[in-house]
Amino acid sequence: MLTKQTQLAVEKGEMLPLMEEFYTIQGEGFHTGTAAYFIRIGGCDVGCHWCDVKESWNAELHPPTATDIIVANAKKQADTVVVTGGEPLTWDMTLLTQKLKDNNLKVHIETSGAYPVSGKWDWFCLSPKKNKLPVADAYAIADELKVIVYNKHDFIFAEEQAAKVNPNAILFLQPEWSKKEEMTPLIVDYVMNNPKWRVSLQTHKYLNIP
Ligand SMILES: C[S@@+](CC[C@H](N)C(=O)[O-])C[C@H]1O[C@@H](n2cnc3c(N)ncnc32)[C@H](O)[C@@H]1O
Ligand SMILES: Nc1nc2[nH]cc(C(=O)O)c2c(=O)[nH]1
Ligand code: SF4
Ligand SMILES: [Mg+2]
Repeated sequence: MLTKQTQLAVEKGEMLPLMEEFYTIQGEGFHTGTAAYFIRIGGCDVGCHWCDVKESWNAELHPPTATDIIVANAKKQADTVVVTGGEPLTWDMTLLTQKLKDNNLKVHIETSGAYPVSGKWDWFCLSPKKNKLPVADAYAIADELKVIVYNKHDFIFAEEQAAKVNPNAILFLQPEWSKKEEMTPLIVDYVMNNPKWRVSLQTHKYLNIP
């Protein structure tokens, strides 16, 4: 059980349930191949059955950590930070993003967009999920739309989401990891027939890096 004081600090975003932080190469989407410091915040109740970080879901397993400490670690390492989870927008991201920016870091997010948008983002990667659709603000500010393809119906879902996102968002289809042998060829065909889309692969998994 958290003390009342810690609970309050988490509510204000002064502390966040930190699962892990690591310096690596962004493996997915528009910034693939570029160095970035990842901050993985615990807590998610979107419930994707194929989620590759289910250990992140229960926030209580991840220690509330002062945003000041998270920022101090990040600035030693990199000039770009990717905030992910879990679902980072479960929490108030205002303070974390403000402090990262005060330290001249570029701040990116990986999000399902299922919860209200907080924080200021230099790059907003929206990866919508069928079981909890994004809020309107998330569609409006997305720089990139990254739809995970687990089965053929996901191409229809992808087009529905593309119709809702702002017209400047860059569109990606990414194979769900366990279905990649089956889905990647379909994605390749789809992108050649519908060139407004691009292919995104989880390249960090091929590189055996975090
Ligand atoms: C683990 S999620 C965390 C951030 C946020 N909850 C979200 O879903 O966007 C990070 C990224 O990995 C993607 N992802 C999760 N599991 C995956 C899987 N099995 N195969 C491919 N992409 C996956 C998500 O769609 C998201 O773009
Ligand atoms: N290298 C690397 N790139 C990533 N891009 C998005 C990730 C995520 O889990 O949010 C991720 C990740 O876990 N590792
Ligand atoms: S929203 Fe993201 S973290 Fe949550 S279950 Fe889905 S893929 Fe996993
Ligand atoms: Mg990942």
